[in-house]
Amino acid sequence: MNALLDLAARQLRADLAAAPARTRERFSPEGRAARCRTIAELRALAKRSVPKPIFDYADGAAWDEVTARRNLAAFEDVTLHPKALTDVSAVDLRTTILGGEVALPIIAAPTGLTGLQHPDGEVAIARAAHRAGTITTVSTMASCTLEEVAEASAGRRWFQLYVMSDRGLVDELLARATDNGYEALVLTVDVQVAGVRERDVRNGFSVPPRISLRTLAQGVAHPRWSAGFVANPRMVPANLGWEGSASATLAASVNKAFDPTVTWDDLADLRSRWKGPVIVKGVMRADDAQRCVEHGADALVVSNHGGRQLDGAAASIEALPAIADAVGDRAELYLDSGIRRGTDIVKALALGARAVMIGRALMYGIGAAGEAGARRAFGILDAELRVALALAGYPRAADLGMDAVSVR
Ligand SMILES: Cc1cc2nc3c(=O)[nH]c(=O)nc-3n(C[C@H](O)[C@H](O)[C@H](O)COP(=O)(O)O)c2cc1C
Ligand SMILES: CCCCCCC(=O)C(=O)O
Repeated sequence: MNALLDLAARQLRADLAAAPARTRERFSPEGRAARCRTIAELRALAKRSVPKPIFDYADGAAWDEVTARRNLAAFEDVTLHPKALTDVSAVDLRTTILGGEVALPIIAAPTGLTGLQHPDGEVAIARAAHRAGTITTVSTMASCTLEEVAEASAGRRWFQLYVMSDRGLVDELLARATDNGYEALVLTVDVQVAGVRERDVRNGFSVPPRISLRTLAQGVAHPRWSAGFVANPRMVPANLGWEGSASATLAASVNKAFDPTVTWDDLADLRSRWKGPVIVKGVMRADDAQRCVEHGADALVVSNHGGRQLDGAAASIEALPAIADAVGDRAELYLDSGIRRGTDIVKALALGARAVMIGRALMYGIGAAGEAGARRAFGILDAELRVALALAGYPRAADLGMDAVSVR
């Protein structure tokens, strides 16, 4: 009896000694992110973790945000036709992207100013993507330099280009991307001018951030975020020489720097100068998709930029079937805008995408907990996709086809 009491007392003492560390772990960003079961929960955690203007920049979209909502709702109009009596004991998510294998059909989309969510920014996303066995895409507007990302992660990486009026800067970016092992060029074609994001306008979102009483109050309300920001302020895009520039709205800076005269001739020019694969991102029409292929594009991203540009545009998933039909096997197709669930990925693959890109899912992840949060976003989608494929009766993601779905 005494021995038992002695054992219980020792266990209790050990539990009490470990309690502070367990509590710290439990309430750390990493601990909280690990307990998120869905992308929606990661979003809620990010919303609590970063100042409102920063969350709104990532979460928000153009004008009435109709297209952003439609991107999510349109997945509900695609219904699945599960196949019966198929052995799904081993689900295989692997596929090939531009000739190289990836562990799952999910690619990190390019996102600008990622370092505002968390100072590790694109480095955190690149590391999480590498760990998940897939590719990261680094934006022209990235908060980390192309060199930092290349040094931090040995994973596959693509460079996303916005064509600037300063073509010397474009040439320099292309040379740096080549020198640092970026294997493909992703040309984004849907930011001819800045979309109007009214949340950003209301919040006075500017680059670099303008310090006011309102922003200071936001900083005080989010001390962990503020500590990260003070230690490593990632205030402007790191690859464009904007350091030290006067604070302005993002839209104004973009409209000053980006070239609105870009046409098919520029695609032809970039195609001839970039030695690796060229991917055109922001294609929403079958005729444009055909024309991209005729201009030598190796792949297209069917995307409306997550509803952040032309509000009122169709959902990407609505545009996909006609584009898949027009392109056939002449180019690879990826889809983004609205991916929040494994079932969304099943639907996109069934309708002709080879992979999906995820933007906000990763932004929520790093806003919630840096690299651990980005890993959690990949982890959630990987796990959901495995169950969805098993239940749909397709043990190999790469085998999904039109017979698996119908569109209402
Ligand atoms: C905060 C944020 C920044 C973005 N920055 C870029 C960018 O610099 N270049 C680009 O091509 N697309 C950019 N996008 C669009 C994404 O690449 C992608 O098309 C979009 O996020 C997909 O929709 P989703 O967020 O619903 O996944 C950005 C998206 C977000 C949310
Ligand atoms: C207001 C236009 C911003 C374009 C650059 C970043 C981006 O693509 C995005 O925020 O979306």
